[in-house]
Amino acid sequence: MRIAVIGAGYVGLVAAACLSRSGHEVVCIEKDEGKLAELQDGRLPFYEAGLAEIFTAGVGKGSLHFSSEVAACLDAEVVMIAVGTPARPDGRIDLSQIYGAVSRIVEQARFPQLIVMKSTVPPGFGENLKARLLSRAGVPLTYLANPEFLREGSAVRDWYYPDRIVIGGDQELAVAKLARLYADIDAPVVTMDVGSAEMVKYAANAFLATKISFINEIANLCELVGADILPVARAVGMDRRIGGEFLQAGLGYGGSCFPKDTCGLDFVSTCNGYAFNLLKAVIEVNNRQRVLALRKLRGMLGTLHDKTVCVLGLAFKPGTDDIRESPALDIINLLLDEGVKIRVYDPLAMKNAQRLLPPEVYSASGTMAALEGCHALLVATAWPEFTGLDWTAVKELMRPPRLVLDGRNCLPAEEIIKNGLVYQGVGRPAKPENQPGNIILPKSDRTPFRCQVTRC
Ligand SMILES: NC(=O)c1ccc[n+]([C@@H]2O[C@H](COP(=O)([O-])OP(=O)(O)OC[C@H]3O[C@@H](n4cnc5c(N)ncnc54)[C@H](O)[C@@H]3O)[C@@H](O)[C@H]2O)c1
Ligand SMILES: O=c1ccn([C@@H]2O[C@H](COP(=O)(O)OP(=O)(O)O[C@H]3O[C@H](CO)[C@@H](O)[C@H](O)[C@H]3O)[C@@H](O)[C@H]2O)c(=O)[nH]1
Repeated sequence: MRIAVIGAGYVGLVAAACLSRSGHEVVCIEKDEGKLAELQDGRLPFYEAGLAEIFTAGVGKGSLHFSSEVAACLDAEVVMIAVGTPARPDGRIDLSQIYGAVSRIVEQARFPQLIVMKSTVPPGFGENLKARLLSRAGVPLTYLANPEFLREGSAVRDWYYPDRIVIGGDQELAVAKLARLYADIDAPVVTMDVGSAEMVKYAANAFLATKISFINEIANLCELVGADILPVARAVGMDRRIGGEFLQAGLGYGGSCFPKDTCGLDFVSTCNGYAFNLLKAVIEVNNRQRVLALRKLRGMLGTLHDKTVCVLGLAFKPGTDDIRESPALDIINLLLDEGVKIRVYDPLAMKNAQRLLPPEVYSASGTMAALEGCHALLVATAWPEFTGLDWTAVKELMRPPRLVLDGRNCLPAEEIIKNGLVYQGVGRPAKPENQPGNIILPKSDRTPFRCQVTRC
């Protein structure tokens, strides 16, 4: 099939490359000149495991092309929209990239096409787009919702092994045609109306975010009662009705999806006169989790002013160079406000982070270099290379009190303590000889947080 994909981001580029590997003729349209130049030069604009090989093969055999012109998709049977839908500061979803792309298609369409929405859009949006924009085209354009569930870091794997493929649409033939596009993927295809498909995407992300905030609440309580979140989460997750995934306590969720999609769904609820209280609490708990890390550092270091803190891990999760809504960056900004000197390192995300971090943040060339002279270490991303550090060497490099705040519960606590450092995880029991004690939030930090999605 001839396929066009609009937007060469994490979703669009993975879709384009994988579809070209499945034997389709794919053109990927990207309006960002810098990204396009890289792609046309045979380079990927971001890191994603396994993507480079598929991309290079597609370009090599001539089935994967790149263009800046929406006109390049005119002879495609299927046009997939995979442009960004970031959040505005008030949580509202910014749909301007979609309108930009779809308006051009409507203006230029010459023969009937399937318009497939892979971007995450609010429930109700597709029907609206059909009625107000697609109907203006001179030829029939059939709209299908086809939300994407891949995760960054495992996007290629997730493309080939999804739990399900969701297609929303009211025209059977069109739905069947899109389902055929995924014929080589062994996953159930679930069909429904457009609005329901749009809701599946938000509901799935909101539920996963809820699991994370829930386990973070339990972790915070564990600290207060002296329980350990690791066996607690493991045993709770062994109940098949609950499931063991997304029960890792830590600094809270980040990334380009959960923060914006939870706030987006909350906004949709409010617009419909419904107070989605559970979701509001999920967002609030997530925001508070970052502040808790700051309070722990303050509680353990005495005063933060003039202290040096090493932050290891800047990406919003391991396996990606994406720093959008990264908890690490939020915490760094909170620490800078308190006069802390910061040294950072991330195996993949240094270049992206340097574009956002203020110049006073020291970017180290490696883990050990970042640790030099630091009073405290905060591990904000669970990169495997941080877990196997030589803790004797770390102790030599750091200055007292040599606090290790394990924001992802990914470090060997016993070994760290044995080497004479002070260890504190999230929801881990406080050992009197090693810990300065648990931190109880003062009233001022228990007030509700607003939606803080500002850097999408
Ligand atoms: N990132 C993920 O893991 C993920 C997973 C599932 C769903 N989603 C959803 O998919 C959508 C895309 O996410 P992403 O992370 O790939 O976004 P992204 O910001 O990485 O990429 C979007 C790309 O679209 C390009 N673009 C915008 N308007 C264009 C136009 N008119 N013509 C050509 N190119 C255009 C942008 O320049 C950008 O490169 C969002 O709605 C997101 O919520 C993302
Ligand atoms: O137990 C957990 C699991 C995840 N996280 C954090 O949650 C965030 C998101 O992680 P993950 O879901 O793995 O990454 P994303 O690439 O953002 O993927 C999510 O968002 C995508 C965009 O909508 C969806 O397609 C995916 O299904 C959904 O998992 C990261 O900051 C993680 O550190 C936790 O704190 N604890």
